[in-house]
Amino acid sequence: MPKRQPSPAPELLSALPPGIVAGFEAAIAEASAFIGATAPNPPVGCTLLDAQFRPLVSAAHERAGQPHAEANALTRAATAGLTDRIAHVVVTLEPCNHTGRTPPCTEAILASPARHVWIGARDPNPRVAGGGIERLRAAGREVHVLDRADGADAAGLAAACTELIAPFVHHARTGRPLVVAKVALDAQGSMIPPPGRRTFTSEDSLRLAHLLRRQSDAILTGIGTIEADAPEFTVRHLADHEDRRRILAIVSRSRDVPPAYRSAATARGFDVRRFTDPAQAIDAIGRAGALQLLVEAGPRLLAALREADLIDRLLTIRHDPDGEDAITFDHLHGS
Ligand SMILES: NC(=O)C1=CN([C@@H]2O[C@H](COP(=O)(O)OP(=O)(O)OC[C@H]3O[C@@H](n4cnc5c(N)ncnc54)[C@H](OP(=O)(O)O)[C@@H]3O)[C@@H](O)[C@H]2O)C=CC1
Ligand SMILES: Nc1c(N[C@@H]2O[C@H](COP(=O)(O)O)[C@@H](O)[C@H]2O)[nH]c(=O)[nH]c1=O
Ligand SMILES: [Zn+2]
Repeated sequence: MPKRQPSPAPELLSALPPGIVAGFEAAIAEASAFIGATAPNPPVGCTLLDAQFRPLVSAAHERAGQPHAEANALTRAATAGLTDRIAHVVVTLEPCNHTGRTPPCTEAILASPARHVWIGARDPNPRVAGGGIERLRAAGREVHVLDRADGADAAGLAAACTELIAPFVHHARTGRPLVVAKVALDAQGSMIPPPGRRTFTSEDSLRLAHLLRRQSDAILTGIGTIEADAPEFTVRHLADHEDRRRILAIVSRSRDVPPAYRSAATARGFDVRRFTDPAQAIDAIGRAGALQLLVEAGPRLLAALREADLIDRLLTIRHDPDGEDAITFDHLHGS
């Protein structure tokens, strides 16, 4: 009997090439910069590598109607004279195989010298669902969809790529935006700021809150918060996307939005809408194509939303005047 060779550990057998891991990390970083800018499309990133797994270019999908990440990366490579060196396409989402606002990315990839396509997450869009992968395989390209079986790196990257499209997947399934509520609590557990203030959390916490605003397509609040604070709801503690307009939905059964507040908020880039029912507000925001809705409401509307089970994710910031604020992020629904 031939002597059995010792078999390597399974994770070594299937581990991703380090260049592919780095390619995914760059693609995820590119896509992350455009979270909140692409609705109703998801954010997507793409890296092109040469045959030795060296990075050539990375790019993202920046806005609906503009080129997809793969097309942007291929154009960037062409501009830099790198097209002939392309061997691997690394992309956070399955390439599209249909003509939507832009031509199919599968055809753009097939027109390039790439032989290998590495995909972070499958597209749940019924017009794509598996079609992009099939088209590329049918044309003889080697397509690799990240899988837990590829080892710990791949599992982490797949999770990050899936998280990038979480609001898009939620919207595709329900027609509603992913509802993320942010709650700031002081050391006594109260949401009410001290007199003369609108916020009380730390600079780091405010940056996180403004990052959530940047990543959201709409904000939902109650008339009580408008009357108490006249909040700006702008992204100021970090840079916002260029020329970004968002829906500002204000819920009240009894009061109109004060005209001066409405016109100032419109001038700040908001499409101000009043609703008498929070569930109807969420549905209307979904119909407008918003993928993520940030709730920045006071205790009364927040309680109503929780009671009606309308919150998907809850960010709680507990202010600590003597140290770092404590942050928790709970997924109340889904993954
Ligand atoms: N710490 C934090 O994270 C935050 C704190 N705040 C603070 O909260 C305070 C304001 O609190 P609050 O008055 O509770 O503000 P809200 O933003 O919760 O607004 C309350 C109003 O929302 C409307 N509303 C609530 N539930 C419903 C429902 N089910 N259907 C329709 N309308 C509804 C009601 O208007 P109507 O009566 O007309 O129906 C209600 O009076 C401010 O001091 C502000 O600074 C605000 C946001 C975040
Ligand atoms: N108090 C509180 C928050 N509250 C929310 O922020 C609004 C003020 O936003 P702006 O006018 O843009 O500065 C306020 O009306 C309420 O909606 N947010 C936080 O991150 N931390 C805080 O301590
Ligand atoms: Zn595409």
